[in-house]
Amino acid sequence: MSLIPVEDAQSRLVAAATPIRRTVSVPLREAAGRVLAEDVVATRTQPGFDASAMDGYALRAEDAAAPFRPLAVIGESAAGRAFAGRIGPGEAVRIFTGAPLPEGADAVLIQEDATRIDDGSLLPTEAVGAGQHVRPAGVDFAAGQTLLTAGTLLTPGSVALAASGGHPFLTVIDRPKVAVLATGDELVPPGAEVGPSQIVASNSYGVAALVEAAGGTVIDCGIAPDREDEIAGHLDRALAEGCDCFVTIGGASVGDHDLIGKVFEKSRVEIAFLKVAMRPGKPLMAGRIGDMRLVGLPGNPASSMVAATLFLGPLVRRLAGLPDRPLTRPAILGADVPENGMRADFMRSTARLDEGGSTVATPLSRQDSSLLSIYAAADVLVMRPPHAPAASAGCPCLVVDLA
Ligand SMILES: Nc1nc2c(c(=O)[nH]1)N[C@H]1C(S)=C(S)[C@@H](COP(=O)(O)OP(=O)(O)OC[C@H]3O[C@@H](n4cnc5c(N)ncnc54)[C@H](O)[C@@H]3O)O[C@H]1N2
Ligand code: MOO
Repeated sequence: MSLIPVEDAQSRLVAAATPIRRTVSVPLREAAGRVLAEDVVATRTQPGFDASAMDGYALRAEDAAAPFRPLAVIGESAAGRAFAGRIGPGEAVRIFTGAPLPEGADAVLIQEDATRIDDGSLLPTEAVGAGQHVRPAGVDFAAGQTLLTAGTLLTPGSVALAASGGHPFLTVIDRPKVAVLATGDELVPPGAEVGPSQIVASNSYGVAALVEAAGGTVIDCGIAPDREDEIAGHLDRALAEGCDCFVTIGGASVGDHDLIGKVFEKSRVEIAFLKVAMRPGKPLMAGRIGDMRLVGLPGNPASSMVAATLFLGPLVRRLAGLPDRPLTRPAILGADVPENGMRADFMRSTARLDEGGSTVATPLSRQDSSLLSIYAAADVLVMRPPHAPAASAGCPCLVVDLA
């Protein structure tokens, strides 16, 4: 299978993915940012009573019309403590915001529009219309009404609405389970003693953080040596444990010890693609076994992170039921760039805002895919399409956000 364009690879892996079917009930405090799996129907009416919208006096609107006459103040209605009686002609009840409107009243006169007389009675100084400053029962929503539909991304506002509708828990789409396996005889965990010709396995930490930011749960499979049986064993376990995605790092290229392609082949993975026309990240593989997606990321640190940003993050968002995000946004080049070759180039770049609010993206001077210090210093990737001509500072470009 040959090198395929980034867009084709994305449609084979990401656009084809649908949300996982597992659901989970979470307390409201953990619900923001999750995706609803079921409609939320109000168990109560809000407000459950006609309520005052202002501090003032509940009365019959016809009693606060010119010529103004004093009214007897017969009690008080506060939020949480309703006035028990009924208002008759010539009467008013002191009322506060959120308090139930007493029976017989049809309006609230704000306190700024009335004066209290020495004997305790009330003299309106402005007229009020029927219904004014009253929030009728059910004006927000009524019991039985669908407040939120399945598939909704729960924002802080929608969590508050669910709470108001009487729901302490919400059923949401479960987090996709993503197994992450680093491969390579040379790898040791961070903090361990690093022997001659060994290096620290760093990529899995970056990839795991990216998966979690995209709404997934990471199952850290650690480090496997360059042995087909070991890698296949991890793959089989991921399948048996019902993982939604199995991600390998390294061993994706063509060297004698690059075994991921062989393991995929022997495990009868339905291959989506094996190489993508991009730099960095060309040796990127993807496929599926049943419902489990497989992503073979390249081993070079910047390559694995760029490939994960462009493919794994969007895939996990899809599996989690989260809305797609546009991958690129417009920016302005902060430096000249040369003409590009046949692979889309994703240049590690810093970004700043100019006076007009546009993003100015400046490629870092070193772009080697082994350089984590450069990757970590980058804010965005400047995306250069295949065969793009040379472009000068100030020209429009597209960038991919890294945060
Ligand atoms: N003859 C060819 N050689 C290579 C090609 C090619 O097309 N023909 N492609 C190159 C490109 S591009 C890349 S990218 C790399 C990717 O190769 P692999 O995915 O097989 O990665 P490895 O060989 O296993 O490792 C590459 C490099 O990255 C280090 N590494 C691996 N895993 C980790 C990790 N978890 N954390 C940190 N660093 C890691 C590894 O030690 C190597 O230095 O292949 C080129 N070769
Ligand atoms: O594509 Mo590799 O990722 O160029 O180093």
